Amino acid sequence: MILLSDPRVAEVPVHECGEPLVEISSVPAIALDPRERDAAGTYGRVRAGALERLRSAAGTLPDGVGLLVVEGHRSSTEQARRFARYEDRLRRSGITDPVELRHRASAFVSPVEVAPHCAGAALDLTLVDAEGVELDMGGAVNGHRSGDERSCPLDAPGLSARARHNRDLLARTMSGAGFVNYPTEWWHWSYGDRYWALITGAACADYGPV
Ligand SMILES: C[C@@H](N)C(=O)N[C@H](C)C(=O)O
Repeated sequence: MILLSDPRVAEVPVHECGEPLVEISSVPAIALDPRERDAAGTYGRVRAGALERLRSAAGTLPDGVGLLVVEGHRSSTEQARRFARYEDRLRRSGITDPVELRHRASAFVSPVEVAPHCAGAALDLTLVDAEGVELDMGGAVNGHRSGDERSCPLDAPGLSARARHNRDLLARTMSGAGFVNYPTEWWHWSYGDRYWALITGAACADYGPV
């Protein structure tokens, strides 16, 4: 498994294409959840090309199932704050080696310089039914925050058949539209950033930090 702290991610060149960040709410078929809302509304935006792919992904879901986005773009300041906070949490649990700290932290928060959310390329999202109720995914979005790290990997063992079915549906839907998953987090998908380029074999990333 390649983590975001892997030096190969930072080595991927970025040929910034200049696409704007656009409002996810401009696509009525995609729901936006306010739990990560920030004052500037950054969380509700993503690159135009990524939103187009998300729109097409939503169109392939079975009737009565939709996408619920929890977070899109994130500022570099906020990313750095979250990374430092998570490293602190790990430090308090007894990890002191800086290399180990960075490696372990990057399982759940990206180092700022390669962060897919800061490039407007990443979406934290889940599936909902026709009433907007979240489907059983076998664990919450950002479940690591409440200490449930076991259920976070896309391929976490021990899920119920229903949760496995729902994760597989999300994975087929997002992969089919060109996104790649961060394997430690079933809810995190990105398109066009450095991690995406490394995993897909693209020569460069289209989106750098914005
Ligand atoms: C913490 C989670 N919501 C998240 O965004 N994780 C990835 C790895 C990130 O920080 O880019």
